[in-house]
Parts: sequence; C-alpha cells; structure tokens
Amino acid sequence: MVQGVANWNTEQTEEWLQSYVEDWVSFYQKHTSDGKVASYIPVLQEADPDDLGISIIGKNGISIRAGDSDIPFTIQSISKVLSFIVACMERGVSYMLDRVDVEPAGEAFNSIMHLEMKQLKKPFNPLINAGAITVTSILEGRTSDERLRPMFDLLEKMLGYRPKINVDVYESERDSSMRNRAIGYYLLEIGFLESDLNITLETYFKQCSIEATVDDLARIGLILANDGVNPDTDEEIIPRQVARIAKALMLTCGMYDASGKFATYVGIPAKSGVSGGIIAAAPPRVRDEDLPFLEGCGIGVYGPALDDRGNSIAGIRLLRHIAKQWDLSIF
Ligand SMILES: NC(=O)CC[C@H](N)C(=O)O
Repeated sequence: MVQGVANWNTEQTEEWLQSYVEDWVSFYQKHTSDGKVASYIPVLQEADPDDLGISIIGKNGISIRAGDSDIPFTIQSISKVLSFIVACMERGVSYMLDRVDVEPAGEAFNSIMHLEMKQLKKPFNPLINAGAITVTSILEGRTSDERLRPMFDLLEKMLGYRPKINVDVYESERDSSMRNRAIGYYLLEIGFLESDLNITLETYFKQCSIEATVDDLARIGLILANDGVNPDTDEEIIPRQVARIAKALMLTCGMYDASGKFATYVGIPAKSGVSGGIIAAAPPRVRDEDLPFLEGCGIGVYGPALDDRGNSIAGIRLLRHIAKQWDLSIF
C-alpha cells in the first residue's frame, strides 16, 4: 500500500503517484496478450490489442495519466449508463424503474435467452443490451439525433466539449449487428419498446459509437463518484438519486457476468465496453491511513484486448492492482 504520503495533494506527490502508475501500466501491458480484440463489430478489429492506457482524476484537478492514454475509442456499453441517466432525468426514476429492473442478469451482455425463458415483465437491468435498447426506446425525440441531444448536452457539461460519433464504427455495427436486431424484434413482440424499433436501434448504435478518451471517462467517473456533483465547481450535473442508482447498477451489473468478481476483487462501481474502455467511480472514503484519492476519483481505462466476458483483460487486472494498492474498495 502507498503509505506515508504526507499532504499528498501536491504537484510533487502527483508526480510520485504517476511514476507508480506508469510502472503498473507497463507491467499489465504484457497481460494484453491474454485477450482478444472484439471482432463482431468489424471495425473494432482494427484496434491495437497491445494498447493499455489509464487516466485518474481527483478533486482540484489532480490527474494522473499513463500508457496509451491519448487514443480515442468508442464508449460502446459505457453509453448505457448515460442513456439510463438521461432517461431518468427526462421521465423520472419511478417511470424508468417500472420499465427496466435493477437485477444482475448473470448472462452474457447480449443474451436473448433469459428474456424468453424467464418470462420477464421487464428486462433485468439497463446495462445489458435488452435493457439498454428498452431504455433507448424511451428517450424523447422523433429522430435518433433528437433523442441523443440531451446525452450530448450532458456530456458537454461534464467534459467541456461536445464529443463526436465515430461514423465508421456506427455504420459497422449498424450493418452487422444481427443479434441486437433480434433482441430488438423480440422486445417489440413482447411489448417492451416504447417507440419505433428502427429509430431505437439507430439511436442505440449511435450512442455506442460516441468517441471518448480515458480522460473523458475519468472526468465522468469523478462526477458520478461525487453523487452527480462536479467537485470543482459544486454544480449538480446529475440528480443525486439518479447518480446513486447508476453507481449501484454499475457495481452489480457493470461488468456483466463478471460483476460479482469485480465487486469482490476491485470493489468500485465500474462499467465496461467492448471496444476496451472501462469507466470507474471511486467515491470518497474514510480511512485512518494517508492514502491517495481519499476524496474520491474517477478512472478511465482503455485496453481493447478483452477477456471471454467482453471486458478489457489487462484493464481489469490493472484496476484490481490499483484498488488494492490504494485501498479504493467501497466495502
Ligand atoms: N458490451 C458492449 O460494449 C456491447 C455494445 C455493443 N454496441 C453491442 O451492442 O453489442
């Protein structure tokens, strides 16, 4: 554990922590060879499987960056957290919780099976594809761009710029994602969708193709860690109740059928995406020891080589190491 950091909130300590993180990233970078880049969305195969980068942002602009931290990537399933937040802000929490449950599915992120076998009254949770597509069908607006505007507005507030959609990734998924179409048709048949299927899928593929960097994820993670308030300006960006539900979902469902292990070994609300991104929100914690980021931090990781659950293989190992070293677990 990194101990004895007297008044760690200084530039000197920032540099010191940075050198630790750089060592850890270069160690775990070798683990990327244990994973595989996603190929079911053809353009995602072009990612370099060796990449591994991280950004950690705390209060007062303290930030640490290491490895391949400048590479933009599409947020994929990380967007499911944002669409759920936006839908709750548009429609209210109880409206949303009547239409999508908050229980871990224990199945692959794109599973269709449980929808039929369990005769559900609503999808298990908003972070698996069936739940996320249902949530996207509830977003307000006639066209996909209209529906995504509030999500971009929210991102702009958090990041200070308006991210873009990666059109190549969007088109690649739109033209190949038969499974999501199958999920969509099934949802339509059982009456879970609140609006047109084609516009819903177009919106869903676009939200998955929003491009970001690890810094962006860390910034969003920090705001979530701080219950929706930007800790540097005290502005409430996401209502506290919504931010808390989002974090509960990230912890219980964010890493799909590896969520239990992630909660056990890392213990931080987090969400992964198949392009290799992970967002994590480490809330403030009370400890006697002098440890980094006691006031909480946001973490963004990028490592496109995935494990068999679809989570960044080296990214998870790196997060596990950092959480242990700095005692970041919420438990
Ligand atoms: N796990 C993911 O990131 C999945 C997102 C991807 N766009 C899909 O729907 O298949």
